[in-house]
Amino acid sequence: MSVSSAQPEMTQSETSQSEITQAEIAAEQARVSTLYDRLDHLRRQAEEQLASTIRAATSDTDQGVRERQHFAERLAQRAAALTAAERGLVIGRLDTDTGDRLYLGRIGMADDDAEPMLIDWRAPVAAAFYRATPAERLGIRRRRHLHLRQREVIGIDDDVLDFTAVDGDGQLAGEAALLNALRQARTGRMADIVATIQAEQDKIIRSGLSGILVVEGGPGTGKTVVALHRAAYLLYTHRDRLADKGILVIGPNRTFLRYVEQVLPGLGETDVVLGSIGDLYPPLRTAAVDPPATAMIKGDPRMVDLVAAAIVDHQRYPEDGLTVRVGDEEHSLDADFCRTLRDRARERAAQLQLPHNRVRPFVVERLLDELVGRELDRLEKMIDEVDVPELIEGEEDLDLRGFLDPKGMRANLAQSEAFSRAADLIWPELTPEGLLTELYTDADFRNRVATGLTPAERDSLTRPEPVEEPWTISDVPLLDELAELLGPAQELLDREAAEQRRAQAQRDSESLELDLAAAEAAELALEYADEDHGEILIEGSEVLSRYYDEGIIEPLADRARRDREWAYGHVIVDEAQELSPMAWRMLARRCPTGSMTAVGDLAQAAAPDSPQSWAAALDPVAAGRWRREALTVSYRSTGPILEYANGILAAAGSDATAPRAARPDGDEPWTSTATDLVRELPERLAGERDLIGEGNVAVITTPDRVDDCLALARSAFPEAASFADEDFLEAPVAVLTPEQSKGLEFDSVIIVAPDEIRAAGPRGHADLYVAATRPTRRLGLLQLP
Ligand SMILES: Nc1ncnc2c1ncn2[C@@H]1O[C@H](COP(=O)(O)OP(=O)(O)OP(=O)(O)O)[C@@H](O)[C@H]1O
Repeated sequence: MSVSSAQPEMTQSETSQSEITQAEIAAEQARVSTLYDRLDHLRRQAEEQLASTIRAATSDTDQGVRERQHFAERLAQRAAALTAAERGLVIGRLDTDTGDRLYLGRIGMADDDAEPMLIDWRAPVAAAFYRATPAERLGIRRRRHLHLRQREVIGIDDDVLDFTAVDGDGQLAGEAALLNALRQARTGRMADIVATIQAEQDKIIRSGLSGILVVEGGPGTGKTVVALHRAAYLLYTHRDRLADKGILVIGPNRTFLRYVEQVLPGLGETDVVLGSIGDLYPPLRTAAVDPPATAMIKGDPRMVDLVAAAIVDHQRYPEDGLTVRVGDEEHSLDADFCRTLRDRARERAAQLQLPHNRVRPFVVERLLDELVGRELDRLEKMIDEVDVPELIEGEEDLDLRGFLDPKGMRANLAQSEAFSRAADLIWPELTPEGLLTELYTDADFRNRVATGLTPAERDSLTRPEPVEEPWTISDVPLLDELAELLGPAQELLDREAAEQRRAQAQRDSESLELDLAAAEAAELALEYADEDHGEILIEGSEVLSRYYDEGIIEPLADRARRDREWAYGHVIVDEAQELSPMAWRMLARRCPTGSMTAVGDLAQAAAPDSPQSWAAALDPVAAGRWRREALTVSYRSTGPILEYANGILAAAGSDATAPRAARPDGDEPWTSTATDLVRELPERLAGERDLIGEGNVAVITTPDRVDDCLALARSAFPEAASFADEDFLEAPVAVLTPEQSKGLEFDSVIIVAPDEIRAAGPRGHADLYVAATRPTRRLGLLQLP
């Protein structure tokens, strides 16, 4: 049974509102005010502690400085989390059978005697807030949602759970609060759902850390938002295991990542890197895509053998042997010698599991041994033949061997370009970029190494020259695979070592300046903290950036982002149905513990080679280590919209069905045939904007029609934006393709040329299904004659 206080925009429940008195709101206000006072106190304390830690970080040992920086970073995060908790600090209250009243919030707080005042939503006891139903009360008599506007209590929703006659089947927890949240106009940014998490979602959020958890569910079931809350939960519950490693969240593109980027900082969590597959080979960041047929081959598991073969192909030997000048003399090494050396190097690589470039020093040393040895033999022989007394009068005892300098000879030879070229003929230093370029541009090389591909498949790898942006998203897993097999090139290692020496020297000379900057930043932060007090709501991440901008603390996320080999504690993959087998392999390398959450919907998959099942996607990288959970209720779209979407699946003969709607009622989708799109689209857009009021409208159409539709939309709404525009997410009218609309949502959607979307390729119906499930309130189909 649900009871609501008098909020004009909320559903009126069947029970009389008068039961909730103003006195009760006043009592909650008193409690909430006390909790905000405590928040202010703790925040001030954290900022002061942080400021003094930073101030103290002078003239210490390296180890001491590092430890203090680490401590300062933790304190900065705590300050950020306390700041982020300002908005909607208290979520609600649980009244238990034993008479306790537990207040739940975005953050846990205790009083000076360590007595809990507010329980973090992620704490084990808070689970009952999300899971208790009248049928399964979990010791809870009443669940109360508190609605706050800034620090003021403006409403209360009560779920009375000990009302035994209520049937709990399909019960939505905190229904009034939930429906209120779902009816809100969209802002273009995903909001957190801490106050209204549903039981099936809570189970997923709190699922254990190990293995891969696959969360499947139809559009709008909360897969993305649940995955993000799971990240916050895991960082809270397994802080010891995740704190120094962080969590990687992979999304389909940058716009999507911008759409969700505020959720975790808003929950007080900053040790998270958001990126897409194109960002995982730093410093490269690419959003370029290949034609589908090429992307398919580049993502194919056969590429594993192909890239390995590309390396082996370079481990050659010159069939005529090789000749190298040492000093004044040329020495020849025959083919047998070269082949044996190459074979021994391969054996060494296999035995010691060394990447290719790490074996080059072995080859170089053996070549030097041989060449210097031969030259010494030659010189010694010459010395034996020379009659010294005859040569230099009075130096009868002189031994010319003493003038030989094998070390110097070796060093000179090692540095000579001719020697490097000779070593390259047997074991060249290779880079991932060089090797892939060769593969895409040299047909002979490709034919030698791509024996597992058909001629047409090989051709699809050809890259036209010259190229503006050489690397695509599908190249990134290949570059990464090659980087693993090759290891860093010596040149790169030397550069890195030099860089480190330079950085250390700079640190030493600048430490005084940094200390001064630190002290200033600390003072500044305290001043800000005073100003922010309650009134100005700032993001938690801003608190951190004050320190980061000064270079005093480097956030974990920044360190992780620029390190290709960073080992994350957990990886979350959104739109997981779109990942290629090669991309899965790369992600598995990023997460040695194998702890991942993959969320997706096979029915929404766009690629023709998308996996038929989760087993097909995951068994190759994690056989026996993945489990599955499902979400069944759509919180985005209304019943009539989902019914239309179901029709799309049924017409395509798909087994999948759209999820059940949390809001069964709503406007019926409209259909119209536009004989004059130039007139009709702007008119329809204006009509939708009037109907929805605050929110946003999207036009979704085929890639070919996007430009025309954008021009038409702009004729009525100059602020209309395309997917590439910076302000796309904030725009009141957006124009995009089904592919680009993945993961996003809008209050109203007009699909232009739905039949063309459906007819475009074997997965056209999936694109239409994605487009039709973007709206929260209204859907229109504008057919073209
Ligand atoms: N428990 C909840 N309370 C309030 N809002 C919710 C809840 N669960 C989901 N939502 C909202 O429903 C919408 C859809 O969620 P989300 O984008 O995570 O779904 P999805 O399953 O990832 O969808 P898609 O497959 O289409 O990308 C979001 O606006 C989200 O905030």
